[in-house]
Parts: sequence; C-alpha cells; structure tokens
Amino acid sequence: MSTIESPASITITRPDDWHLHLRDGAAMASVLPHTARQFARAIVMPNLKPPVTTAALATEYRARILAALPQGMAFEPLMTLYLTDNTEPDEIRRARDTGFIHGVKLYPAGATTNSAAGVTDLKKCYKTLEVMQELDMPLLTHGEVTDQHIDLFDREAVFIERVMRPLRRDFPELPIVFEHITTKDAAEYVAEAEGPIAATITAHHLLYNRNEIFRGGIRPHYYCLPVLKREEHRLALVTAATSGDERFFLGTDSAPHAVHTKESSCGCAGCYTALHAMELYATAFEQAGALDKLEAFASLNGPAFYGLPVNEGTITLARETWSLPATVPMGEHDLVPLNAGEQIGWKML
Ligand SMILES: NC(=O)N[C@@H](CC(=O)O)C(=O)O
Ligand SMILES: [Zn+2]
Ligand SMILES: [Zn+2]
Repeated sequence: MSTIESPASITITRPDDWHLHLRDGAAMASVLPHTARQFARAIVMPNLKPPVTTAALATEYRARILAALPQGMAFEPLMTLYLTDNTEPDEIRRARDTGFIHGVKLYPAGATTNSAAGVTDLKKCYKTLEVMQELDMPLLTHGEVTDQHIDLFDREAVFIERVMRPLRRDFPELPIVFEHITTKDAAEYVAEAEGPIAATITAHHLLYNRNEIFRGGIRPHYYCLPVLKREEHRLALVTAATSGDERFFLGTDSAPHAVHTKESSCGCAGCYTALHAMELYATAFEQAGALDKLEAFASLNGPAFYGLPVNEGTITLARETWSLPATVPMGEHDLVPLNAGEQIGWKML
C-alpha cells in the first residue's frame, strides 16, 4: 500500500478481527452483518449464557452463526472454548480435531461480562494447559485479576505479575494472546517476553483515554473492561500497534449490549464498534502518522500468529466523512454504537 501520509484512500489486504463478541440468537443475527462487512474472519468469544465450554457446543454455535449470515456475504467464524475449572484435557483434543476451534479463553471468574463460570484458580487447569501446549492451542486471556482489593485501574498490571509470569514460566511453549491490552505495562511485557505471545488491541483503547468516560457527565457507552486508562497508556498502545511488531494485532472487542443494559444504574461493560471498526483504526493510525503500518496490524500479524493464511482480496478505506447512527437494532432491542451520532473521517467502501 501507499506510504504517502495523507492519501485520499488506502487499500489493504482484507482484515480479520481477532477478538469479537457476536452473542447468539436474534441479537447475533442483527450484529453479524456489521462484522462480516468489515472482516473476513473473526475469533468469536465464547462468553454466552451458558458459555461455550465444549467442542460440541462450539460446533453448534458455529452452525448458528453461519446460518444467520446473509446470503452473498463471506465470513468465517473462528471458534473458541470457554475454559473452566473443570475443562477436561480431552476436550482440548476434541476441539483441535474440529479444525475450526482456534483458541481457549481464560476468563478469571468475575472479571467481566458473563465470566461467572470462569476460572477460579489457574492451577486447577494445569493438566488441560499441558495438552494445550502439546497441541499448540492458544490460550486467550482476559488479563485482569479479580481481587477486589486491587484498584480497578491496576488489575491488568497486577495480572502480569500474579498470573501471566507464573503461567509463562510453567508453560513456556504455550501460545498466549493477551487480549485487549490497555496499559503500557502490558504492551511492554508483550513486546519483550520470550516465546509465543501476542496481544490484541481495540480501536477504542487506541483512540481514547479514561477522560472519555466522564467528558461532560458519565458516558456509559465508553465503559468497557478492561476500562480505558490514562493518556500515557493510550500512547504506549499506539506505539505498540504502529510499531510493525508482529506480536500486536487487531481485535475490536466489539461487545453488543442492549441500550437499557448500558444506560442503567449498574451498566454493562462493552463498546460496540463492529459498525465502523476499520474506520476507527484508520483514524488512530493516521493520527500517529502510521497509516502504512495498518495493513500489518489488521491483516498480516494475526494470521501469522494463528498459523492461518492471509486473506485474499482487499478493502478500501476512503477519506470521506459520514455520521454514525444513534442506534442500531439488536434483536428485539437497540444498541448504541460507540461514537453514536458523531462524524468519522474515513469510510470503508
Ligand atoms: N470488553 C467488555 O467490556 N465486555 C465484553 C467482555 C470482555 O471482553 O471482557 C462483553 O462480552 O461484553
Ligand atoms: Zn475481556
Ligand atoms: Zn471481549
């Protein structure tokens, strides 16, 4: 692609989303076309109710996704399993045998949306992790400790010390994706660690710091987990994403929630960006003067880590201003996308 700083458009290899929430049923049917328009493939998170804990459940979930895909749209869901204290090692073998399950997700119990069935103590999973390491099955981590005594803004940094370092010492060959990193600590850890480790970065964590949650009042659509951090952390994430380091790749963490569950006295965590993800990433990369690094981050580094082919075909993003809708349907409800009603300066054609 072009390396000119302010091109009228950019064309890159068709990208993938390496961290996505699609939900299920009617909600999934409403949001799926947004992602399928933007991305060829996505790593589909397993935090349904009940969670996707077995290869059989993932097989059924995948079939429901493919059945909901509008005619003429090409999209490949890359499935994941939800790790629990009781996941059997043989379940990993069954998952590997499907050929379409590409990772096992660690949700520390209580860390985020639908994580109640998550892992209480990683030591309980060691036999299963051994098989994952043997089969080269990536562990995808929501990297926050759940200790209520730890300040919310410090939970990712503490996770590195309490969970990630011991885990990587015990399983040095296990491929790990540190999902949706939000801190300088995580960006530096991933850049410097030995062995097979990578990280996904969301568009909203590249564009916003924590002020955004409180600008002019409390703004629930900017609340996600891990929560937005200080500006110095945002800058470190931009540096990592635009560095060309192949350990960093795109994961939107687009997380649809019905509007009434976010605009509430105890609102859910999650930002919806599936509608305009590539436009947001282009904005962030342009601000950093690094549009020429967008293709590696969005389309090349993820497949290399997961051992999958790079997509065929391209997408074009044009410098064109358009407005995000105030809401979009989500099953029988509506959701409010991030940047609802705002203008954005790039448009995916
Ligand atoms: N990111 C979020 O704030 N929410 C995600 C869960 C997650 O990725 O932690 C969701 O499922 O809604
Ligand atoms: Zn998460
Ligand atoms: Zn997520």
